[in-house]
Amino acid sequence: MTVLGCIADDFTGATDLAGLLARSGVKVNLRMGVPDEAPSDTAAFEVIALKCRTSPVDDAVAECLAALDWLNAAGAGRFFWKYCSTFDSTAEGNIGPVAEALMQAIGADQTIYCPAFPENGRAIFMGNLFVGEQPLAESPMKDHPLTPMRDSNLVRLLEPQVTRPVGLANRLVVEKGADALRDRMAELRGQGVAHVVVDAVSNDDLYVISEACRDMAFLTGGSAVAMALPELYLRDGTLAADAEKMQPPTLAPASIVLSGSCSAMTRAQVAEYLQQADGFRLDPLELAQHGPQAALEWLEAQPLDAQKIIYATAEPAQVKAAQDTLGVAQAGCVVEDALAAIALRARDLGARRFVVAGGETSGAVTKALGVRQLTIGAEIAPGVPWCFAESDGAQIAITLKSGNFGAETFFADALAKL
Ligand SMILES: Nc1ncnc2c1ncn2[C@@H]1O[C@H](COP(=O)(O)OP(=O)(O)O)[C@@H](O)[C@H]1O
Ligand SMILES: O=C(O)[C@@H](O)C(=O)COP(=O)(O)O
Repeated sequence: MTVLGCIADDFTGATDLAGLLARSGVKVNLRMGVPDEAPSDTAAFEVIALKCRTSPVDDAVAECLAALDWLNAAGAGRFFWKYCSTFDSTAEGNIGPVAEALMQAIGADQTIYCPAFPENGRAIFMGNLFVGEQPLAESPMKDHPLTPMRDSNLVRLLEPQVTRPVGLANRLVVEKGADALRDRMAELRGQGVAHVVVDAVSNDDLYVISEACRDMAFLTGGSAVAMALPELYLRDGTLAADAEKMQPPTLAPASIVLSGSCSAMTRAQVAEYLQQADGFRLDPLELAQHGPQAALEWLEAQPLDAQKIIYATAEPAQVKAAQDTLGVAQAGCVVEDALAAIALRARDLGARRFVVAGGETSGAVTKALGVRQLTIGAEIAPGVPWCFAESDGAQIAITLKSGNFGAETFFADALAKL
């Protein structure tokens, strides 16, 4: 029976959440997109990965409601809406509108918003989100190609996205423990506040939040606020631990790194990996005119076992130049389509180990590979597990790295860990 049904707004976010839930040893199923079939062979934790972070609001809402229907059919009693630990969204959404639509469908009159992820340097204090020591709007997220974050205050960011009042449960409350937080939530509910941003700067804070909110029908946040839920459910007998440990499949060694993320961390990781691997840089303007042919030819000329990376990763000024010419959506699209086609060709050439950087990029690559379900394996860096899947009859390993996660040596670290 499914205890918690989760919906993630992008694919890296979904593996991040599934990986943190799986740390507890419970079984987590990760489905890519809403399954066509009725639920079967379900786990206590079911995660549905969507690619709706930057979709038009109505499309995102419709997709998330379809995911909710599937999770309801799986018997889920509680639900979790996973978005980015840097609250990636636009003034229109999609964090708020999806949350409100899910609340209405579930019959929840209040929920929390907690994207904090202390292990990756995301902390919330007095409603303001920090990335390391920088406020969100001063961090590299201000230059994100699709969702530039220009305000650090989560209450202010959320308000235009929702119709009902937004409030704050601050760190001074969280520090006092679960009862104090429950009291604050009740006080805010009395004032008609449906959306409560909750401060957290450490895993201890997140534990308090999980304890206070564990019985709420609907929670929202980054992966880390859900991390303690399995332990809490195991402790009170809501679910039993899974004895079976997943055995990773034996895979051919050929690998490829594909990067469409332009985050500061990915830029450093690409530069680092280029010191040991051969690389091909994708240029969106070139792709818009001639398609991915040149990259495919380059790939075909590489020895199968060579370390290689194909990347569109670029500095903010280069990204802006491409967007000024092609438009933001089209620049993103040509790169995603190219990396999807390259992934497919790499698989057909024999690659079985895929390292993919970027959330939107991961959605495009995974869809192209026809991957419908992922099994969670070892964690490479906090929030980035290896996953195993079937792609057109072949067993593959794939890791979907969030733009900002992992150490500078992430790509080599990942391949060394298999
Ligand atoms: N050089 C570039 N110019 C413009 N857009 C780019 C470039 N490289 C990648 N992109 C696009 O930027 C977006 C990056 O988003 P994503 O893959 O989610 O990375 P992240 O995880 O860092 O947010 C994708 O749509 C990608 O296609
Ligand atoms: O919560 C997070 O930061 C990640 O799980 C995530 O969603 C990252 O998204 P991308 O940076 O777009 O990969």
